[in-house]
Formats: sequence, C-alpha cells, structure tokens
Amino acid sequence: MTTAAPKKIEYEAIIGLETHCQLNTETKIFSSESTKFDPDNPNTNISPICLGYPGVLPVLNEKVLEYAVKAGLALNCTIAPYSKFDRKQYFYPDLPKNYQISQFDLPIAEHGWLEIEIAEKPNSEPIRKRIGITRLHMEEDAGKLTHGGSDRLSGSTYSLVDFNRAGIPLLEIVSEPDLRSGKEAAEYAQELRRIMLYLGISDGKMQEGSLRCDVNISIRPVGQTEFGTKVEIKNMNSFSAIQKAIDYEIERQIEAVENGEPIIQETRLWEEGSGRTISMRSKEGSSDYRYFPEPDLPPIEVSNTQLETWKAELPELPASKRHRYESELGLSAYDARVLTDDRSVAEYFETAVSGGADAKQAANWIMGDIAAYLKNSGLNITEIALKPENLAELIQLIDKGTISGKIGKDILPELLTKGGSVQKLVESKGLIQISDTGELEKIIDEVIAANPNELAKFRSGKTNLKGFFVGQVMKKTSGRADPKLTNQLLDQKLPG
Ligand SMILES: Nc1ncnc2c1ncn2[C@@H]1O[C@H](COP(=O)(O)OP(=O)(O)OP(=O)(O)O)[C@@H](O)[C@H]1O
Ligand SMILES: [Mg+2]
Ligand SMILES: [Mg+2]
Repeated sequence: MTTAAPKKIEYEAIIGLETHCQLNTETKIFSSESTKFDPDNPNTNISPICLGYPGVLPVLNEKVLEYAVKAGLALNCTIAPYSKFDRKQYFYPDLPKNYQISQFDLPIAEHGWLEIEIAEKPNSEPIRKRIGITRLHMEEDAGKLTHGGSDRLSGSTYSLVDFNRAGIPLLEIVSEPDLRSGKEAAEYAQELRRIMLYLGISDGKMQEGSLRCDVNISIRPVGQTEFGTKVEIKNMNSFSAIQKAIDYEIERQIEAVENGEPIIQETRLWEEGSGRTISMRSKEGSSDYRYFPEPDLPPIEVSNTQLETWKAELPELPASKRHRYESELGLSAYDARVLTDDRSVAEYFETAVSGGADAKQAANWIMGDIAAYLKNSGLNITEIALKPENLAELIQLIDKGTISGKIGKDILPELLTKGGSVQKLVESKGLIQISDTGELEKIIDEVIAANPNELAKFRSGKTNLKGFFVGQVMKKTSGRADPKLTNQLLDQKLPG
C-alpha cells in the first residue's frame, strides 16, 4: 500500500470594504459650523449641537442628502424614497452625545455596484469585474482624540479631544464580499475615490482622512461555499497600505489555519513600519450598538423631482468614459484608464478631440510631454496656458505637414507657458516646414557640394553616411526640412 503525500489545500481570500467618505459641504451635517480642516486650531468650529448639549436639535443639511443621492446613483444603487436616521450608541470620549447619528435598517441607497479594472501589466488586456455595493448611508463623524499626554507634576496621563471634526458629514459605503485580493481591493478603493471626485462631493484626500477604509478579510478552501471568520483592519488611509495589509493578512490567516489555530473575529491594526497587522480588540457584535430611530429628526423623503434633478446633474463617470474611449475613439484600455483617472484631464482630452485632434495623438501628447510638465510644475491641467483647442491646432499642423513633429516638440514648452495660437507662433518664428521640392532640392545640392569627402565615401560604399547628410540638411534649415522629402531627394542625389 502506498501513502500519497497530503494534498496541499488551496485557499481563496474573501474581502469586503467599508469606506467612510467625508463630504465637502460648507457646513456640518446637522448644524451650521464650518467643515474647514483646521487641526492647528482645535475646537474652533463647534456648537452646542455637535457637542451634544441637552435640548439642542439637529437639522439635516440638504446638501448632504443631495450628495448621498448622487453618490448612490453613481454607484448604481436603488435610492430609498423613504429612509430615516438612527442612533448608534457607544461610549467613547470623541462622541459627547454617546451616540452617533447614523442610518441602520433603512439606508438612503442599497444594492448597487461599481466596476473595477485589473491589468496584470500596464499594457495587458484588463479584467473587468463588478463589485457589489451593499449599502450607502449618511452619518456624522466623531471628534479626534490625541493620546499620550502626561502631566509633569502629577505624572498622570491624559488625552486631548478636538471636536472640529464632530458632525462633519460622512457617507459610509459598504461593499459586498466580492473582492479576492489586495490588488482588487486597492483598485476598488481607487475607483470609489475617482467617482467621488468626479461627482465633486469630496476632496478624496486620504492623508487628511477624507477617505478611510475598513477592510474585512477571511479565507476559505477553494470550492467551499461558506465564508470563514472575518478579521477587520481599521482606518486604512492609503491604497498601497490597503493592498499590503490585505496580502499580509491573507498569508497570516492561511498559516494559522495550516497550523491548526483558529481565526478569531477581531479588529486588527496595520503597522506600516513592520509591515504586519496586530490585534487591537475583539469585535463587538452589532447588537451592542442598541440602534433605535433618531427621534429628533424627521424621516427622509426623496421626491421624484429631487431624484430627477440630481440624476440630470450627474457627470459622465469614469467607467463610462473608459468604455467610450476604447469603443468610439479606438484607444487602448491603458490609455483610456490613464486619461480618465482625473476628470479635468479627461475633459481636456475630450475638448482637444472635439477641436479636431486625432484621439491617439492627443492621448500621446497629454500622457507624455504634458503629463511630464504637470508633474514638474505641480500645476493642474486646467491651469496651463496651452488650451486644449490649441493642442488640437498643434496636432493638426503636424498632421498637415505645416510643421514637423520635431518642431512641434520644440515649441511645446513655450506653448505650455505662454499659450496662444500655434499657427501664429510658427509663422512669427519662421518654423513652417519646407516641403516644396524645388526649394529643398536647392538646399540639398548646397549641402552635397559643401561635403565632397563624405560624398566620395558614400559613393565608395559607406551608405550609412546618408544620416550625416540628413543631419546637415536639418541643421541648415533649423529642422524645418520635411524629413520624408529630404530622404527621398537624398536617395536620388547621393548615388550620383
Ligand atoms: N466572511 C467575510 N469575509 C470577508 N468579508 C466579509 C465577510 N462577511 C462580511 N464581509 C464584509 O465585511 C463588511 C462589513 O460587514 P458587516 O456590515 O456585515 O459587519 P460589521 O463589520 O460587523 O459591521 P460594522 O462595522 O458596521 O459594525 C462588508 O463589506 C462585507 O462585505
Ligand atoms: Mg465593520
Ligand atoms: Mg459607520
């Protein structure tokens, strides 16, 4: 009898994200203080409402509802015509009311999806995948605690609390457990951020905490239908951290299971320095929150008029642009992805194309020289002097052969900083390409006559000296000679 070695079990990861997205309204969700990010002046944008004084009444900021509905629509959700706020109780010093006003069983939006695009390498054909959105709801943010203070005389320790953030409007967006890797999760978070930025409802600044993700991860043997026990990693604030933390956590869980150790349902923290997750606390069940309907706020009703108005105000979203750039403009998936990453870049590109620019060439200029200039100057594409209409003009002048591609590149720096008509610039600088056969022939004859030694060598077999002659013609014309015609004429004249 032979004993086969135990077959190695293959595991797959199941991942779902809860994302908190800070809305960029002027004022807080239930009161009129400013939402300005001002960590240097703690407790300046506060009022009895966000401090939870007894007897004060919250009033919903209409903008928050508008933004929540727009986000819900952009995420292909069903918008609830009737929803409500609930109190989520927990005791923590950053929440003076001892409850957070949130939404529980009737969120404003449910059952949506967003599309992620995963490419193995930049130029490989991407895999597209729909990630389900379970729900989207509105809630207030809590204050911010700073721990670790200690009094020198008494030796006692203390924490400081800043309530400027208390009452800032948040959207909490919960995904279905449809993600399977750190890379997919990071792409999901990026697409979510992109959508919020396209909608103009959040600044999306992860370093400032405007977008924070809680990541839920479990593993199971491939083929098993039930989910394993999930572990939550809280408050991830960069895409690379999301990816690294998940990849680490998947390995950690597989190793634990292989060693016969149980996976504990808990909250863990990502330690950037050590590249590990560490246990923070065991997870409280949702019943601990003792949710009940918020008695101080009326139910939320979204009328058909509101819904239609807000729907009509939605911009074209990144996924739709990506598909359209590929199917209608013939761009690669990679180009489409890069151009649509930032809405203002996509709009610049589209204006150039409607101004008559070839789509692929406009893409090349924007993703090449213009992107490099934006990176070096720190400018946004809307701030540069070269308007998209003039980029279209530049591309067309090169297409028609009025100027060479080389001259186009040479004048770009001036166009980027000074702008204006490209036609006028090339005329005033005398940069129009020489494509008249007679005129070019004369110049070539002069160049040949001035270099008898090279000509002799060429004729005795060193034909690669043709490049030398092309160079001389370009030098003599300051790059204005039509390269194709120059080559043709040299091919006729050099052999004698
Ligand atoms: N077994 C699982 N493995 C991985 N992710 C899961 C699993 N079960 C649920 N999730 C994901 O976890 C996220 C949160 O799930 P859910 O709201 O059910 O619980 P919760 O984290 O306890 O809630 P809360 O954080 O509001 O207290 C969702 O994104 C969901 O897709
Ligand atoms: Mg959670
Ligand atoms: Mg929440």
